[in-house]
Amino acid sequence: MPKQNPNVVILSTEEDVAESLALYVSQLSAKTIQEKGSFSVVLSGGTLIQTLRKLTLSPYKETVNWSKWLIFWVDERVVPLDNKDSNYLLAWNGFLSKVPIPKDRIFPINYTRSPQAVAKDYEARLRNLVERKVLPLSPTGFPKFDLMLLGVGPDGHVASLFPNRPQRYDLTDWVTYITDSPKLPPERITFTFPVINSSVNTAIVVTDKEEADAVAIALNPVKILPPLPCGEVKAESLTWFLDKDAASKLPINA
Ligand SMILES: O=C1O[C@H](COP(=O)(O)O)[C@@H](O)[C@H](O)[C@H]1O
Repeated sequence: MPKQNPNVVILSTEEDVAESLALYVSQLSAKTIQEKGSFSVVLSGGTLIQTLRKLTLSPYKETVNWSKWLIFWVDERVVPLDNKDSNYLLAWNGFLSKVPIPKDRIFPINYTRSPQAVAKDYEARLRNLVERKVLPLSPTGFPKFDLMLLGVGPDGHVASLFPNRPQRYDLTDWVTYITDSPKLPPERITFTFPVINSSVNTAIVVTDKEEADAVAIALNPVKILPPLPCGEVKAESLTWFLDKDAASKLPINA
């Protein structure tokens, strides 16, 4: 059941956020693997990957049970996996190549030229994992991941769900596509909100002044309409990790 109020962790520097995030993820990994034997993690692109760097170092590199992790992407650019804009390539270079997660437990997109085909294929693969009981289903019929790691753009987007695009209102698909993303590259696939909001745990990680307005709007109990996508994220346990730049427009810091 999604909780109403998120936990908000505000730390001085990006370095402190990276430390705190590594501890949070490693503890969640240990707890989840003990309870259910695996740990499904959904990655974003962007600055998040750099902020995950401490997990690839001691003590986490040696102590985390990487063999039980499953890796997915909340959004991906429709480009070949070796293209500089690929979220997979970003994650591979900055994180996945440095820890021993088995290759067959990492689920990047199957690239084809058509964003619609890529989205359909990714959703079909998720459905197959649900059928094989690798991923559980939420009571509302969407796959339930153990941890979703999200970033936020200056316009308040999460995943590739943007303020002025209809994909953010899709309540039916698991994975959809966009061909006119306001942030380049224009062709992307993205999890929809029902999937994002079925997650057990979600961390929204923001470490930049550029996103301070979006953070303040999303965390303001007085809601503007329509809300920013980042303000629509829910989870059984939702935690915002902010450095002081990202938190600089919150009322408490004003
Ligand atoms: O385009 C994207 O942007 C968001 C935010 O990125 P950031 O660099 O501002 O952290 C990212 O979360 C998403 O995965 C990516 O495709």
